[in-house]
Amino acid sequence: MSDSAPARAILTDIEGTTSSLSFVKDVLFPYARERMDEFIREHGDEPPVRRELGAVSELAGKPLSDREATAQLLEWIDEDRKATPLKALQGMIWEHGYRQGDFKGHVYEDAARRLYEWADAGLRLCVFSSGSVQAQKLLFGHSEAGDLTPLFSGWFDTRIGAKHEAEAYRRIAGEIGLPPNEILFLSDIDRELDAAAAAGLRTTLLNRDGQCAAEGHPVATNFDEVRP
Ligand SMILES: CSCCC(=O)C(=O)COP(=O)(O)O
Ligand SMILES: [Mg+2]
Repeated sequence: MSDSAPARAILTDIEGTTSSLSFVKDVLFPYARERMDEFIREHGDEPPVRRELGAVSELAGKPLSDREATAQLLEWIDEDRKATPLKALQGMIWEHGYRQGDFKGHVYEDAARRLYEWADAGLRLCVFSSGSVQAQKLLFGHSEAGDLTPLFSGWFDTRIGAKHEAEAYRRIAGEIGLPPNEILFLSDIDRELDAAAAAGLRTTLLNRDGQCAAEGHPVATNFDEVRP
């Protein structure tokens, strides 16, 4: 299949691609940061939370008390570390926010409209974000454009691998069940696009604010300019 042959699936990043950087950095991240300590004190004994706290200790390379784990998590938030247990815990905290109506998931108008059109045209739509699968479903399920979750048939987070490693994209192609060159990956980050291309996926850089640079990838400023 040449680069100009149509893709059969689209794999999309969230932050900076379907959704604004500012929604993630100025709304979601501070919301979880402010509530992390209280959340761990109130829910630290529940098995799903306990499991993630154990994973924090593992990543830190030593056993941590809940207090130390909280401090570690806050440090990772400040560094924007894509640590899998941090992402899982953030998702659990955001669930309260979405359910209480504290915020709705931001999705660009062009992204929501094109996702509907691509799904209608028979394209398979999947998400690959550093945010946990729970967080992905919450964002698209409580979006400003309504519940977009029925449009998607695959959800992938860092449990399948880091977004800057080609192996993650090979595994995703295997899970989707299509040859890599029939999958188009959309992202605003050049390292992610390079890794996807190394695994044989087609790529397009979303350069929404004109600030991104990624040599060797087609560029679109919004989803209307994406050519599946
Ligand atoms: C699923 S919404 C929260 C996104 C997030 O936590 C994050 O770190 C952004 O990751 P992305 O891979 O979507 O750029
Ligand atoms: Mg991104």
